[in-house]
Amino acid sequence: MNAQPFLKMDDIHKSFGSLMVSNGVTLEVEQGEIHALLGENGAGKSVLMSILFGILRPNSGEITYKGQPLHLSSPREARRHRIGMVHQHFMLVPNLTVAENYVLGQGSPLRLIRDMGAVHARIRELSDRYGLDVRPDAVIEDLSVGEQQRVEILKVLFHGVDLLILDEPTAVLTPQETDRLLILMRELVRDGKTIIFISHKLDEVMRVSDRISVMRDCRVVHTTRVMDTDPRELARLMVGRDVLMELPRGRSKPGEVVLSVSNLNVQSELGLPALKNVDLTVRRGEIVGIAGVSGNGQTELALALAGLLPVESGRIELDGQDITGLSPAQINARSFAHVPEDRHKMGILLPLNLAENAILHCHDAAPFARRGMLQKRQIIEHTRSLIRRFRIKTPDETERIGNLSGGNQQKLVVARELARDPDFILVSQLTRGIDIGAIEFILQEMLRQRDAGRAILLISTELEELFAVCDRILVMCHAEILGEVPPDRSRLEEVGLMMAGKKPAVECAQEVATPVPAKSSC
Ligand SMILES: Nc1ncnc2c1ncn2[C@@H]1O[C@H](COP(=O)(O)OP(=O)(O)OP(=O)(O)O)[C@@H](O)[C@H]1O
Repeated sequence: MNAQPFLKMDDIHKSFGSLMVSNGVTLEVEQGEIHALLGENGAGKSVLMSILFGILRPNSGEITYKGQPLHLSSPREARRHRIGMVHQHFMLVPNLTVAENYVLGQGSPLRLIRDMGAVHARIRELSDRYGLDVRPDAVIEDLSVGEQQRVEILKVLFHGVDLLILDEPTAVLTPQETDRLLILMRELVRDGKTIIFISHKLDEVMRVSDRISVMRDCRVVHTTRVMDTDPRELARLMVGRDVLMELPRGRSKPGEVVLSVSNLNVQSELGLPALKNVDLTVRRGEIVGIAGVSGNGQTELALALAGLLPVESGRIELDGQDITGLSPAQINARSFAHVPEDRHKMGILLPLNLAENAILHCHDAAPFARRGMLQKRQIIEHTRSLIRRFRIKTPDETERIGNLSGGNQQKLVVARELARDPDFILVSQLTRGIDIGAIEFILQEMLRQRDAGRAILLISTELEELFAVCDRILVMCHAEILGEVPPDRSRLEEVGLMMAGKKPAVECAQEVATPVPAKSSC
């Protein structure tokens, strides 16, 4: 190792008003390593990386990069130093194409229009090389969350980097996509690049990293080589206690059908078939999982159930009543809770504070409103109880939710929806961005909700999450439900392969014999 590290962030302090969010952080990163940064939600990882990428300025502290002091006042300057960042929340302009996003702000529009052919060719070349499956002419808002994430990663590669910051890049990827990304990361390191990798997924961190730093309470508390540690120790360092790696759970006792979907056909916003003849039921007291590579109809399934996407044909029943074609407001008025896939688009209103977000669906009804007047005391008490119960890291309920860390925003959405005491809970990507201690708590909460008789449909690209709590797992592929698999870990690889559409025809036919009839094209 060199005497001088490639990057040194030394005694970095940063506060927002009286809230200290970086409390003397020191981080050293060597050239050509993958350095993982771990920590609980709100530990200060994104803030530290925002400082390194020139988005935030520290109150004090020094950064040395490639042997020189680094003073950044904007991301543009960071990019000039070949520092690139893929953010936790996408930074793409939704109504522009991939290529347009890549050249945005890169110089004279006329020259760019002339060079667009070369830009497209470069995007295709990088996409092919790394297997990212990104089309340069695709419009961002037409892409699934997983696809947008791949666009973000390719964007940084497109601009060229020496130091690449990946802030939870795998949060929206499937196991296969994650494997591909981890291989890509190793390839980039072989090309001489250095990577700082933020993730809550300890298995990935153990697989790909060279060294790991753990943040706690806004400072780095431990740095270790990967070979000198294990997931249990890392979890303890992060959370400050032992975390259950396997959740204890009893058998489900399914009751009557709460949600029934029959022969559902839905088109995507592009007018392509997004759901083909989907049949499923969710009973009281069970958790049904939907596994699938993102972009195979799961998003449309959730949107159609919530009334956010028109149904072409088929029927959706909730508690025995037809809710097909009802508006989102009408569905919301039923016993239907929804934790959406994209919390920023549908889960919360970023400029509003926690208390306002905590009553988004019920601000005009008792106990939060009476005779048209908001009941401030009830709203505050309710929000404070959600904050306490879900251990949401925030100064108080008056904080703007946009200022919370990603994981803490997600906790508020989950807390709010569960507090509605619904019959049916639709959850997409439940644990996205949530730290290992909070995942343990939230999954246990799902099991408690199940045991209290709720019917839960859990859509996830996280197989671990599905296997931890589901009673049945349906696998989606090409807009159809391919089959059903019990939550038996010995079937994990099989599900992964089905998700990737790699299921051999003969096995697929066997799967039809399992409880849910397959409608697969296999
Ligand atoms: N602009 C801001 N104004 C006020 N507080 C902020 C702002 N940005 C971040 N914070 C606070 O800084 C703290 C650290 O947030 P940060 O996003 O760095 O956490 P994190 O470790 O990345 O968490 P997560 O794993 O949930 O993404 C949090 O308490 C957050 O609420």
